[in-house]
This record gives sequence, structure tokens and C-alpha cells, in this order.
Amino acid sequence: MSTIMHSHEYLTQLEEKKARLGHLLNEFGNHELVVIPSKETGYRMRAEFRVWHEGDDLFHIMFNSETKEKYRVDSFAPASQTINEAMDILISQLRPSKTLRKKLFQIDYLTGLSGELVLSLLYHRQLDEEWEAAAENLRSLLSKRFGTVNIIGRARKQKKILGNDFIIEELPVNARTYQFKHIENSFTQPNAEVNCKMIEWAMSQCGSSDGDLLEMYCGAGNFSLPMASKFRRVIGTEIAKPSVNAAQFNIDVNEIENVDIVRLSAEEFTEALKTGRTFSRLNGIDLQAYNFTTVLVDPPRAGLDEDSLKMIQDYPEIIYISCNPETLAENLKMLTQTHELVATALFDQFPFTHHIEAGVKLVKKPV
Ligand SMILES: C[S@@+](CC[C@H](N)C(=O)[O-])C[C@H]1O[C@@H](n2cnc3c(N)ncnc32)[C@H](O)[C@@H]1O
Repeated sequence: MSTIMHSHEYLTQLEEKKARLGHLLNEFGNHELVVIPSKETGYRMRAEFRVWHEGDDLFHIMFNSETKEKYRVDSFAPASQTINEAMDILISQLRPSKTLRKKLFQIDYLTGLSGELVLSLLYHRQLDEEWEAAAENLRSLLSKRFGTVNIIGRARKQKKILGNDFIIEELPVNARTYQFKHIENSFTQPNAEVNCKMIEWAMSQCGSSDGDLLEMYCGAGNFSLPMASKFRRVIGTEIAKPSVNAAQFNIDVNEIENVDIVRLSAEEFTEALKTGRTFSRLNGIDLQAYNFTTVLVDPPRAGLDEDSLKMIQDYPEIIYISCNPETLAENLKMLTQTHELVATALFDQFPFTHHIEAGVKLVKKPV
């Protein structure tokens, strides 16, 4: 357990999540559930707000999920300290600038443990040179306070990037710090500290191996890169082009030589493995030369399709990271026909919400 002090409210909800996940996983065997708690504030590296204008004033707003009513947000406890400080300064700079606030309807913040920042300003109007000059001034002012600051202006068919449309994140995993390019509007794990612990848990499930790791839904290589130290070679597959490009950047910048990333959907990759179907995006990769001993999957909420499930059943060890315990439990019905569940974990990525992030490890049953 962590050394963080937790409130009664947090612990009560965590207990409820443990019970709910335990209940779903119990039918596959009774295992000690490893629990990774979160900080209660300042844990989210991303936040999005609508903007409300009142005369010459403006502020961040959110909507109550039940009543749908808007409420003013001057600070946002779940978000990182960098985001909270940036919210304050940003509003004070936008308020006096007609150019920057005109028809501004949304502000998105992306930050990381590295402290770098991307601010996305979304408008219901076209952005001109005057906007660009004002935004550049804002960027240089914010850079004095935060270091690397990037601003993106978005409007219909327009995307103006001042600086970059990404941050370079630094994630400490076991004894090493990895650099990751996190792109605006792409998937990244929102809770950086719990994410690092989640990667460490996945690594702890693998002994050092002469075998290879097959990873599906790899994103920008969040697991692939640290996991590479445990395997001879890693192949990661991912559908989103920006994430695949970021993964390639991350491989290079971290000087990792045994990871290849291919832009194929899980369904396409399964087909390539099963039927030998060729894809030009697989050029230069000889799938027959791999000896996959472990498969890691981290699918979206829908879980795995039936063909992918069948495909991963061929391999000795499976690590399944899930953001939806219901589809995880559904998929486990099939996976436990061939594999035994040997480890389970709950990563509290989303405190004070009902969302559960889970991890399980399965090992092939003897035939
Ligand atoms: C839950 S995220 C996990 C990403 C990564 N493992 C991480 O930790 O950052 C799921 C990923 O699956 C990708 N994805 C969604 N549908 C896919 C599909 N059919 N085939 C392959 N990847 C897919 C998404 O683009 C996203 O990057």
C-alpha cells in the first residue's frame, strides 16, 4: 500500500471498487487483489473546460453530470498543480484581450510530470494574424513561468500550432526515467503516477525471458518501452497513426533497440498472424522470426473481439490491462478455458469516479 494519507471518503470508495472488481473476478479463482491507490488531488495530467462569457469577463465552466447545469470552475482539484496554476494565469491574460477571448468556447490542458504544457484554445471563428501575435505573446509570458509551453488554436478547418502539439513527458519506472511524446488529442494514461505503478506491476509479472512480447493496443509505447527490458524483442500494434508516430519517436529518444511498432488494428494483426495475409505496413517484419511467449493487451472499453481472443490463447502468458471490468470479465470466460488466472490488480486511475482500471495475468493450462 502507498504511504499517502487518505480520507475516509476516498478509502470508502476504494473499498467499494475492490469489492466490485473482486466480485467480477471471483468466478475465475480467488486471488489476492493488488491495489494501487491514487493521490486524492493533483493526479490528472489532462483537463478540458468549456468557457463562459459574461460581459467582458470569462471563466472555465463544467456541467453537472446529473442536472446538466453549468458551474463555474476557478480551480480543479483532480488536475495537476501545473494545470491549476495555468488556469489562473490564463484567465487573467485572456480577460483583457479581446482578440484572444472573442468566440473562445473551450480550453484543453495537457501536462505531465515533466511540467511541460500544451494549451488548446478552441474558437467559433477563424484565427488570423492578430490572433497569432496575441497568442505568441501569451505563450512567451507563460513560458517564463512554466518553461516549455505550447499553444494550439483550433477553429473550423484550422489548427494553428505555436511551438509543438505535444509535450515530452518523463515517467519514472523502476530505476529508469523514460521520455514519452504525448500528443494533444491522442490517448495517454491520465493519472501519471498510477500509470507508472501500473507499468511496474506489468513488468513484475514477467521474469526475464529469451522469448518475445506481443503487445496489442500499444498507444505511444507506454508499456512497450519499459517492458522491452524483460524480453528479447517486442512488437507493438496500434491503430492510431499519431500514436504510432509518437511510439517511433519514443523508441528513438529512449535508445531502445528491440521494439518494433506496426500500424495495424488488432483485427488486422490477428489476420496477419493467423492467415499469413500480408500488409505493406508490415514490410520488413518477419512474424515467423518471433517467439512470442507473452501477450499484453490494453484494449478500449469494448474489450477484445472473438478472433483476437482466440489468437492470444495460443500463447503461454497473457497480461490484460482493462479500463472496463465488465468486458474484462466477459473476455475472461473464454480466456480461462485455456489459461489460468494467476494475478489480479486494481489501479485507481480515476479516484472519486466509479471507473476501475484493472490488470490480470493468465498462464496457459497444461494440456
Ligand atoms: C486504452 S488505450 C491504451 C494505449 C496504451 N497501451 C497506453 O497505455 O497508453 C487503447 C488504445 O487502443 C487503440 N485502438 C483502439 N481500437 C483499436 C483496434 N481495433 N486495433 C488496435 N488498436 C486500437 C487506441 O488508439 C488506443 O491507443
